[in-house]
Formats: sequence, C-alpha cells, structure tokens
Amino acid sequence: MLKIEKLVKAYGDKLVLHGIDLEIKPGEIYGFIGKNGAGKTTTIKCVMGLLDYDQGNIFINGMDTKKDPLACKQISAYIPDNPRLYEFLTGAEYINFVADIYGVSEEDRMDRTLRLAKVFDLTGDLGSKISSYSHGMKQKLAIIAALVHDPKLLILDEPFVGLDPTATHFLKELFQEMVANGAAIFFSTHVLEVAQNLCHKIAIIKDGKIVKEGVTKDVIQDSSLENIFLELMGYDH
Ligand SMILES: Nc1ncnc2c1ncn2[C@@H]1O[C@H](COP(=O)(O)OP(=O)(O)OP(=O)(O)O)[C@@H](O)[C@H]1O
Repeated sequence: MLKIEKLVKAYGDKLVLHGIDLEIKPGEIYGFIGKNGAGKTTTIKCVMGLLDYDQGNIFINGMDTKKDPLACKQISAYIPDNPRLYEFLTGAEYINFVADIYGVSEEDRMDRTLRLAKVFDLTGDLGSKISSYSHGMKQKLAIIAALVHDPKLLILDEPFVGLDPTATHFLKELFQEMVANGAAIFFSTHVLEVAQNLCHKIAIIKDGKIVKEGVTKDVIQDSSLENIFLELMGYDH
C-alpha cells in the first residue's frame, strides 16, 4: 500500500533523510519510532506530497506519488500532530467541506460521521464552532474528517498525544477494524508501549537512517521495545 524507496531529503545543505526504504502492506499497522529530529515528520510529509524530496521514489497502492498525486491523495489520509482546522466553521461544516473535496456521497458522509462522532463522543459538539473546541476535541474532529472518505492508507503523526484514555482506546480499536478491512496504517509515536502492543511492524529511524525494521515481535525478541530503542540510540540501561 505504501512503498518508500531510497528516499533522500535535504533542507538546504542539511541532509536529513539518507535513503529511507520502507514497505507497508494492506492489513498492517506500522509504527515509526525515533528521537526528536530523527526525520519522522519529514518522511511523512514527503509521502503526503507536502514536501519535495531530492532522490528516491514513493508509491501508494503502486502509484508514483509524483506522477499521480491526486489518485494517491484520493485513497490516503494524513493527520498531522497539530492539525490546523478552519476555526470559523462548525465541526459538521468542516467534515462536509472535507467530504465535498473527496466527493463523498451524502449517505456515506452521514453514516461515517455519525458513527465516528459517536465513537469519539463528539456528536453533541458538531454544531459548535471549532474555535470553541479543546485541543483533544480538535484532534478527534481531524480524525473524523480524515476518515470520511474511507482511506485505504492512513498516516498519522503522533496520533495519541492529547487524546483522553477513552479516545485513545477507541482509536486503537478503529485502527484494528480498518486494517481488518484491508487498509494500511503508518504512524509515528514516542509512546513505545503503544507501538509494542499495537503495531504489526516497526521501523526505528536514527539520524535519517532506518536502523531497525521488521515484525514487532522479531524486533523485540525477549526484550522490550524500550530496551531495544535505548540500545540502538547508544544508551546503557
Ligand atoms: N523546515 C525545515 N528547515 C530546516 N530543517 C528542518 C525543517 N524541518 C525539519 N528540519 C530538520 O530536519 C530534521 C528532522 O526533523 P523532523 O521534523 O523530520 O524530525 P522528527 O523525527 O519528526 O522529530 P520530532 O519527534 O521532534 O517530531 C531535524 O534536524 C530538523 O531540525
């Protein structure tokens, strides 16, 4: 569903990604782990076409993201760590705006919105202006809007930060339901317990290079993700 080949990216003369290779298949929840500044957001933004890159190829469902950007966007969704929403709209207006962009039918958008708003306990707030929402409510709205076109590839930057425990629980359940239906999910996180328990596969990035990658239980073996991570970062523990 997502294939990244030898991705190289520099900001000016600062080389940040040194040839990233990753493959995420349908049905997989894939965790992306690394220290602050390792290159996670840069990788994700290159995938989503928000940043240009210097070398390499990115394919979504077999389509080159540079050659077929619209077709790639049509089947994918991205939720940044700090989603910027149109604060002057109500939650419902925002979801409709996004649904219009993706050409989602009235029936589908209604079904999905009602179901997801119920899951995230946001139904009673959809008529209120986004400017009145808390940080977590904005995050929930961003998730609902991102899922309104039923994406096959969902990419999230730090999705669990700022969500309450109930919303965190339901988001994990939603991930599992989506991949059971053939979607693929790729997300960055600093919460290693979540990655260890939720992700089928994990990639650890250090200084713009993937230093460990594979099926979570093979990466961890009889240790913990935290221990493996600390070892790879060069810390004694
Ligand atoms: N717009 C930019 N201009 C110049 N350098 C940048 C820019 N954005 C990011 N960088 C640099 O690129 C490197 C990777 O940053 P990136 O945001 O991808 O890291 P990250 O792994 O997502 O970090 P975090 O966990 O803190 O979110 C860092 O050294 C950062 O300083």
